[in-house]
Amino acid sequence: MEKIHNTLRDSPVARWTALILLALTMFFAYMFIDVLAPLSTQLETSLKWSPDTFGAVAGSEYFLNVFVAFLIFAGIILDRIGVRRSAILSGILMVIGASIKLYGISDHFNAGGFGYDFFNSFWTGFPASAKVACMGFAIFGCGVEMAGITVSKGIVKWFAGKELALAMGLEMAIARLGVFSVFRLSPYLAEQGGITLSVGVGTLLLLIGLLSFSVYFFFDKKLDSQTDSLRTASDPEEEFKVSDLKAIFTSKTFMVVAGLCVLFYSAIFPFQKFATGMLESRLGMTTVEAGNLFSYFPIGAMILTPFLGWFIDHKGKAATMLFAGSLLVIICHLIFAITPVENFTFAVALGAIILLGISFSLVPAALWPSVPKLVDNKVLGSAYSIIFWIQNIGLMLTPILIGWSLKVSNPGVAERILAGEDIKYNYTVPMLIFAAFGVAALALAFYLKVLDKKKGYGLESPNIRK
Ligand SMILES: NCCCC[C@H](NC(=O)[C@@H](N)CCCCN)C(=O)O
Repeated sequence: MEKIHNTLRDSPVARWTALILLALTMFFAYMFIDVLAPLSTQLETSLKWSPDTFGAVAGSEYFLNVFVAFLIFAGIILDRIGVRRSAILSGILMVIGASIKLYGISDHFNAGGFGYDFFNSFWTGFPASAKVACMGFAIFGCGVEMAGITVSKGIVKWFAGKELALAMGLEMAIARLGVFSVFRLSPYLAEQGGITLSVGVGTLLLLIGLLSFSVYFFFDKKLDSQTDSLRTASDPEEEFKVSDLKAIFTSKTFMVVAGLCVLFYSAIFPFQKFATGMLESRLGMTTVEAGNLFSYFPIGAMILTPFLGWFIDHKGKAATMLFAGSLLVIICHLIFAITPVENFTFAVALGAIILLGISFSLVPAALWPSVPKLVDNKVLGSAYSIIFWIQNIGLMLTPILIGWSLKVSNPGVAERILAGEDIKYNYTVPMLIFAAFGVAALALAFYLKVLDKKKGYGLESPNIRK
């Protein structure tokens, strides 16, 4: 009887293969997100992208997701059409967006190719190449975030009641490896064949990612047909209705998790953009030295996240980990903000970066596998999409807030740097703002623990029940 009831998800080989297929695409997707990040200097000289232009292109990733609320639609689409179709759709969006971005920065376009005259005819302070790159990156952003929620729902589909947190931790570790790899590969490729080669290779890898999602399609289809045949007439699959979303928006616990997510991630991803500058300023390092020091951060998170995932699967304690992770992010940012100059040594900075790496493992490892404990499976895609949407708003606005605070807390410094003076920004105020995000996240993590105890969501319980 046991055997008859087995489905593909009961086979470790099949479910881990499904995970690798999903994670491989996210590996390439995270590479593409940061493919231009290490090339700001080349972009300034070859395409005349000022730091403002560079920042605008980087931020355009979130534009359609936030303002057109594409992410919310993506969640509804995912819950309606299912994981495999949503995966293909998101993969296609990523490839289309990346190809447009590639065209925008290509020599062909910038030498007056198709559309150049049009894009060069308005808002001339912003290069035509950057306008097209923004358009492409915004479409890619829709694809990558839709892929993110699809992969999360896919992992729950294959691993619920099994190694769920370990699988999510591994998927995130593989994605972080993508970020690390592109920071090494992209400058090398740009040196060999220019920026177009870097972005071209990134686009090609996304095509391989789409292929990987296509292979996953057949695994998912097989699993669904097995699950359907096991389902009895008295136990039909629940249909998703848009009105079901009301239950998500009115769930206090869900909103606490979404708030914790936006606050925590706003203290991490935007900080990554300012960390090199802050370390240069505080330790008097060169950009390369500061970049090398900070590169320990994603590596640490990459190694630790799967282990913490394994711990949650077997021992639980996810809510406690969210609390501990939020506490560490405060300590780390306060070290950067208020350690006196004479005490802020290389070792202190390295220690703080390691703490941040631990924090960036604790929270993601605990947060994403906890969502299925709070909402019904039929609205899981929408639940992830609402969290991502709220998070994207924070990720878009925080760099603007931090950039502004850096400017107003350092009056006249930008002008003096432009005039050739060798002076540095003081990062105290921006770092205190990052720490404040951590304090608010900690308060929500504490409240979540209280709610979990009161309502019994099982956030502290292991995922695998013996
Ligand atoms: N299966 C886990 C999915 C979430 C991983 C999480 N990613 C995000 O939250 C994205 N919405 C934002 C990525 C922004 C990249 N610049 C993560 O921890 O990476």
